[in-house]
Amino acid sequence: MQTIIKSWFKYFIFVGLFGVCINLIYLAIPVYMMVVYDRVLFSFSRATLYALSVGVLISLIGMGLMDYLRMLILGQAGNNLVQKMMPFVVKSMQADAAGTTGHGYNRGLYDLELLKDAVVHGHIFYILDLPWVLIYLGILYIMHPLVGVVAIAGVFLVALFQILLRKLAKKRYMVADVAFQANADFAGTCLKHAGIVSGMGMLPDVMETYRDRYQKILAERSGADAYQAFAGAVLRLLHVMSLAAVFGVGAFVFFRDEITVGVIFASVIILARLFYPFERSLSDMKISIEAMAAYKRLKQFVDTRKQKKKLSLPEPAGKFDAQAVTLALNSRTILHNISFALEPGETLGIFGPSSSGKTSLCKVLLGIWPALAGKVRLDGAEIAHWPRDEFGTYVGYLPQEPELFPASVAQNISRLRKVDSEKVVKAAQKAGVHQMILKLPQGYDTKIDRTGKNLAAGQRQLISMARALYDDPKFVVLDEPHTHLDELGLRMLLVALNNLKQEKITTIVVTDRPNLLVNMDKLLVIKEGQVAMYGPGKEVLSQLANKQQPQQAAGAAGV
Ligand SMILES: Nc1ncnc2c1ncn2[C@@H]1O[C@H](COP(=O)(O)OP(=O)(O)OP(=O)(O)O)[C@@H](O)[C@H]1O
Repeated sequence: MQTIIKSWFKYFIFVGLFGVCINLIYLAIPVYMMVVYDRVLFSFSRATLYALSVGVLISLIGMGLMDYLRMLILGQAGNNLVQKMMPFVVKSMQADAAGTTGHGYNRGLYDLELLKDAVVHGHIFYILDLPWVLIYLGILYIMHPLVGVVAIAGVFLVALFQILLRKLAKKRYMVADVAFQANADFAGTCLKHAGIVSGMGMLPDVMETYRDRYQKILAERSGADAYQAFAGAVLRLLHVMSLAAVFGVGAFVFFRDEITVGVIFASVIILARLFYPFERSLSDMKISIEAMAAYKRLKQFVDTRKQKKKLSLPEPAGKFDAQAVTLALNSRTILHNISFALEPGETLGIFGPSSSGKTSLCKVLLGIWPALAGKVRLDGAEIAHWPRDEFGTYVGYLPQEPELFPASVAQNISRLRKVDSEKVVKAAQKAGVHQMILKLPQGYDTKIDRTGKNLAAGQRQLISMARALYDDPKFVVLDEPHTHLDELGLRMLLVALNNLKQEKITTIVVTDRPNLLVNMDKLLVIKEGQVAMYGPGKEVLSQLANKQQPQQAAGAAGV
């Protein structure tokens, strides 16, 4: 993150230089005041007055132009920031969501937008104007020490109040922000489960929860707004008081013949500019606090290190093995020493009681979750050594909950890559779902809506199956592919599994369906994260049958 900010420093320098020019040009106004009120008025030279006025007008137009250019540069800086950061943000959010210990950081893109807006609209660039406060104070002091002291006192009090109140407001804005995010997540979950909410009449309670939480957010925000309003009132009061004091002190030293009228007017003009960064910082208080918090979150969660490109490996044949795989989640060991080996084209059926670790094992086998110990290899190469994207193209995965993306059926099957019709149809045929897709309202062009609910769960599962088989993967993992299927769906699944076998694609299927398990080359039974049985399919099934017979006999005898 810091490296990106550093590479972005050139914009900072340009904006700073424009700031210097703008502030220097601004000094033309006090100079104009001094010359007009101390000289021109007494010389009665209209020509000089016109010339000076035109000169100062041109300078001010130049200043406006520079301000405009400064905003254009800021716009470019913001776009550049987004372009550079976006891939890292998306990658980190995905990694966080897929990982075992996700932080639930789902607002990366929103944070990036916040930061960009703060840059583009110059919200944080008043900081660059702050050094000018010291320069202006110095100029005022040179004009007359007493005027300088009045200005220093005014600025000191304004700065003190602002720092203090900003600190208090920040605390409350941050509490409100965290609560707002939690509430937005809650609302999102309620929308996702809208059927449960309306089906069981939970809406009033959902509303109540939402309203309660929102009241607390509003209380925090109102508190922060009150601090901001108070800081604003103090600023305006001190600003006016400083102006009046400069006029008063100016008149006092004028009597002592130590200052001219022109210098008094010039001092007042400079004093007005002196308060500008404080006014900006106050009006931008909320957005700058939020942008700073967004920056901190991005720094914490987004990994901007360039990954060393891994060496490409030859296309695998599909030999797959797991050796003493152990997995821990939240310091709890979920899988213990799981081992098996598959030759290219072999099929493995995994089954076991609920929560025994089958889905977790699938995730480790696919490299989604890293194993605590042990090795998982595809064609002899550890999966961690494969370039991730390349590995993905050789792999097919049907997760337990088959989620589709809001895109067409064809785009979903082609894994959101550019649609290759031939490959899409081939994958659908392999999965045995081509005919089912043709019967959809727009066939392969049918759009999946945001929730994916315009298709039945079984249809989603079958389309996910076609996605897993897209582009001839060498190794396929199917996690409970039968869950949402009816009799017809199950027949399609059997066709798909048969096709995989014919094409010698190494396949792992998590299932408890005997008609699916019976054709597997090997079977692995997991209990409490450990291998309970493993071996050729027929052997494991007959061992199981032998074990169950005495139990059934005992059961029948009422033992
Ligand atoms: N992200 C996670 N963080 C912490 N623990 C988890 C996580 N995912 C799963 N677990 C735990 O790991 C254990 C195994 O879960 P897993 O989903 O792998 O079992 P399973 O055999 O696939 O279950 P089922 O057949 O019900 O789908 C469970 O105790 C579960 O609570």
